[in-house]
Amino acid sequence: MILDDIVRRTEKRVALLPETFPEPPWDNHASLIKAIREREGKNAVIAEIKCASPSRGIIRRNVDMAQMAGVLAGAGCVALSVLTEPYFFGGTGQDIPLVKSTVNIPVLRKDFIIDERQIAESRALGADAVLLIASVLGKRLPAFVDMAMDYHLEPLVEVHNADEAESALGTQATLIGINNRNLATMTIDRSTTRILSGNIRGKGKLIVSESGMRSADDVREMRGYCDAFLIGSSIMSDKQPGKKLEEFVCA
Ligand SMILES: O=C(O)c1ccccc1NCC(=O)[C@H](O)[C@H](O)COP(=O)(O)O
Repeated sequence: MILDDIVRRTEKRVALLPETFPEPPWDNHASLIKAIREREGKNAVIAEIKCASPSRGIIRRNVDMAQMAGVLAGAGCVALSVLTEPYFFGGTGQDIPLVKSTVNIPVLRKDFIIDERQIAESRALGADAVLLIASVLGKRLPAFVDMAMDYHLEPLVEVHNADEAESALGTQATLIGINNRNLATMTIDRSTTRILSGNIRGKGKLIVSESGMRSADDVREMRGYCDAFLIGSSIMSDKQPGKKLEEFVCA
């Protein structure tokens, strides 16, 4: 299964991490929670800078991260998601400080976090938020949520089924991402957000619908079930990523 391969690769990366990290070189934390809550009139879109993926292979070649970050921020996303996984998604941790120094909207570090040191590393790189995947962390999820918050990082807890949603609700995380992509089969089903959001709504959480938004119609169809969208492939594969993002933001 691809997720197992990704986790195995991640374990090798983590083994090379140092035990401690310095504080980030700046103090310009931006809150993803606040950015979503304060979005008015337009759709809250977290635009993902995603150069490659297991399901699509290469999505966009020769991406200038700083330039892309500027284009997407200018097109009105509430935040940027930066995929830092190197082997399957073509990212690197160093993309975080690069993007963070270009824009003043929140930056989410999107990776496969399995070890406390990756949280400390995320903070040192200057991320504002981190993705924590419920199916990857299992019983360790609440501890990782607390750890992220101790490092002043906002955790976005990703779920794909009712049990994972229940676990996420039992943590301190405010942001719950419902992934429409089944990470075991890579299939996308947007009804995942529709089905799971019912049990999450009204409990003080913000719901982010992740994956599989292709058009303004998709966003219009789904926005009653979530507070924000995480969109990568369809923005990054478009000839004009800024224009494509505007379609989602203004849908
Ligand atoms: O995108 C993949 O192929 C993938 C494969 C295995 C694990 C995770 C994967 N994607 C991570 C994501 O959650 C998406 O990058 C994100 O939600 C954006 O999705 P999309 O708009 O469909 O690119």
